[in-house]
Amino acid sequence: MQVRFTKMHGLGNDFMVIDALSQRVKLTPKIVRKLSDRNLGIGFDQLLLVEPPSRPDMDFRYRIYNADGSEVEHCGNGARCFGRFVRDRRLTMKDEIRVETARGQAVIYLLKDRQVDVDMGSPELVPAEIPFQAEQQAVIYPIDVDGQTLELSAVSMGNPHGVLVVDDVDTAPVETLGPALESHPRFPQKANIGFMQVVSRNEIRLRVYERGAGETLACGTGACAAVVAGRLRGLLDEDVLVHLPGGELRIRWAGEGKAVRMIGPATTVFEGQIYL
Ligand SMILES: N[C@H](CCC[C@H](N)C(=O)O)C(=O)O
Repeated sequence: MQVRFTKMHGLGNDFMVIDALSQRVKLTPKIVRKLSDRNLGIGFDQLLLVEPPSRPDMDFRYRIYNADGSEVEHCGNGARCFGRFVRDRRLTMKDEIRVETARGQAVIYLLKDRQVDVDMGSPELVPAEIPFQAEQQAVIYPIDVDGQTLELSAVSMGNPHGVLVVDDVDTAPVETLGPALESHPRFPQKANIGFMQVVSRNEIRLRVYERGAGETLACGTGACAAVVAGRLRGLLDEDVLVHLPGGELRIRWAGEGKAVRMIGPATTVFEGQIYL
């Protein structure tokens, strides 16, 4: 099966984007893993599949697969690239695009300066809904890992996140604590792990060890989860500039029950085709 695709990235978090409206695509975890291989395949953090919506109030549905072949619920950088992809290829002429994901929806606004603004929905904090194992909901959960007890926040943006506050992201033990917490038994569906350094009440530095992909240059849902955790801890104000290794995102969250907004770039790198 020959498949046309577009390679894109959001601050270096890179994607293979496939239009499954005009071509039939049959993906298995094994095929996704082969395609994500940076030596033997195309290479990406996630694969995004553009499909017709299953609901009349939505413009599209998009499915997200991690490099390890797992299908996931949401992707923030992917949503921006998705919006740019469907607009630039004239699959829609709208600048406000409603897209259905595995766990909800997002509204994507294409801005005049080529930035993309996404309504990421409101965060989920109830442990059972994240999911995260805890006796009761809290802002900070003590968690034992690698022989130490850490203070973790747990947030879902449709996908599960754990967030730690660190003094310096450059020296944070992402390579060791990232995988240990990603697969911690208290996260029954695993989790994305954010390491957040608070620079001021309106600025953080962040590194994210992503579920199913490892550390990425940027993580959109991770930036949202970090700002939510920082606000709940009383460390951040509503409007936060998030510095990730791949660049900056602007995240705004007015508080519990409100949606998180994310603004950032979406870049097309090349078009290609491949035989699956
Ligand atoms: N690894 C994530 C999915 C991709 C999220 C990330 N690339 C973003 O921009 O939000 C997960 O397993 O939930």
